[in-house]
Amino acid sequence: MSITLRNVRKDYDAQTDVLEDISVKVETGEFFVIVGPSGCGKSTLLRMIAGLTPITAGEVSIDDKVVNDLPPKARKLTMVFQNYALFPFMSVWDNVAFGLKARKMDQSDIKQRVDKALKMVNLTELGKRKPRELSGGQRQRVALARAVASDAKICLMDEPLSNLDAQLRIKMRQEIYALQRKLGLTLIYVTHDQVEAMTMADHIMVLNDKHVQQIGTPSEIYQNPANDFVAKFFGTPQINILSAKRSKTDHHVLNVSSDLEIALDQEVPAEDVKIGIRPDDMKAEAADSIESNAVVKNTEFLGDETIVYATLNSGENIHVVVPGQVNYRIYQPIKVSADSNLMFFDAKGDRLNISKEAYVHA
Ligand SMILES: Nc1ncnc2c1ncn2[C@@H]1O[C@H](COP(=O)(O)OP(=O)(O)OP(=O)(O)O)[C@@H](O)[C@H]1O
Repeated sequence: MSITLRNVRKDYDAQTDVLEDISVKVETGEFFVIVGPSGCGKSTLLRMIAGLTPITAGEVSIDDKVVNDLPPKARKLTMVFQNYALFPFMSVWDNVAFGLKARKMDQSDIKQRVDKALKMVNLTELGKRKPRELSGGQRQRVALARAVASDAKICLMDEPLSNLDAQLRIKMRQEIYALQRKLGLTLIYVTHDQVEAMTMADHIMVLNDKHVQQIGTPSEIYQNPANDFVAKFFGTPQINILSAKRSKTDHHVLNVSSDLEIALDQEVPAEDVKIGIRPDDMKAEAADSIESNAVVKNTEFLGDETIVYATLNSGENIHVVVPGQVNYRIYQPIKVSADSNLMFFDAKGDRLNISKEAYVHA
């Protein structure tokens, strides 16, 4: 089942819009991830799709049928929340069966579905336990089993892994992904974790400042960010964004600082430009003070690579990922350079249409 939002808006009170003009189509069987910083309206959007929060304007459709006025139950979807929402005094089995009993489903049908769902999440042995007798990951799987048992074709998940430790998150991520594929669910998954978004999504929607910033596949979002916000949101360590000015004498040249100059074979379309360079697309090498254009501030050795934090002579901070281990001293002069994958943004942060082939050197 597909989900379509058309110009959806939400305000909780007359003065403040939380979301404006949200339009997107989530296709049947798609793993669709919504990401954005805290408070940008991710949960609000999910709750509007579920019917738990009314929309202020616009249209929500499921399989091309407008559902604005349908109550949550009639939308035939399931939700998995961050806090699992299990009933503490019920067994695992009864927790999974609860929604089906509420729908007055036939006893034997309920048994079959609950047993199958528990098997799918590897919890068959623990059906009699109470939620407090389970680990965090097991509780999370009960919540998942509930979604599986319901047989709904749409599942909405709101930060379902945020309470788990790093190792368990990775394992559960794989389990959710496998379940989604196996059941052909249309899954909308809210997270503020860029790694979760990158590893699981067919498509990602980036939300910020009330608006959709970009919708695309993980590689589109990473390689072709629509603006500097999206560029900064994905990638660790974060992309470098440097301010540059178009040369007054030659409109094909951008000056990042007196030492870093980029020549383009097309005219720079704006006077003030921001340049995005991912830290692993840069090079850093030791240099004497005449050749150098930066000094080292700090280094972090991560095992297979080192992050070099430096300050350009122009005063801007920059970080560069270099392979292996380097032993730079603090204040050591270095020469940093970049010759591939530069991204250009205007002063507002919107991507400028300058092709990757256009620049000659940096
Ligand atoms: N019931 C409500 N009444 C008034 N304002 C609300 C209500 N629920 C949420 N908000 C506000 O709407 C904005 C969006 O909240 P929402 O919970 O959707 O954000 P989020 O992106 O899910 O955040 P987080 O990642 O921190 O969970 C916030 O500024 C929040 O304070």
